[in-house]
Amino acid sequence: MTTHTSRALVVGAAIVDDLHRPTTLLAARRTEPAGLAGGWEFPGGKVEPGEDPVEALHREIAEELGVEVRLGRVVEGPLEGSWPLGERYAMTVWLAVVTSGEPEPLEDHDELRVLAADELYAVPWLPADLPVVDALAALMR
Ligand SMILES: Nc1nc2c([nH]c(=O)n2[C@H]2C[C@H](O)[C@@H](COP(=O)(O)OP(=O)(O)OP(=O)(O)O)O2)c(=O)[nH]1
Repeated sequence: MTTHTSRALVVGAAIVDDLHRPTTLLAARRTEPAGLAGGWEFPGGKVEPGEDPVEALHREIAEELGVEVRLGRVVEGPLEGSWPLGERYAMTVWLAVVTSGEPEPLEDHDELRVLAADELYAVPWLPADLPVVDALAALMR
């Protein structure tokens, strides 16, 4: 059996307009690697050894988008709150709002889109992200 602890942890931000009543979601288009390029995802990345997951997320968001965020609640997935990404990774996703700066695709992405609730599926999400988008869609209803 594959367990949560056998997977490397990835952290992601569901950047919304309002932590309590979200009506929009930021999606980012990956540039690498070739197999994932062009797919849309949650900004974020791998937690480094010894790094706190929340600190890792703030670091990744600053590097990738050049902004500071405030985190809200975790978008609960099926693996101890996280979401499976294939066999090797599990991703914990937090709701987040931007508190400083304007998101730009500085690193790892070449385009950002702010999707309204009725456009959540307008971009080709990485396949593993679709269940997370479903959970966010339910939150926005
Ligand atoms: N960041 C992120 N990664 C995702 C998502 N969905 C998904 O399948 N992945 C996959 C892609 C990668 O295989 C893995 C996360 O790696 P990453 O490439 O974002 O991590 P990183 O920025 O720390 O990368 P690196 O330093 O190792 O290059 O999870 C998502 O929504 N956000």
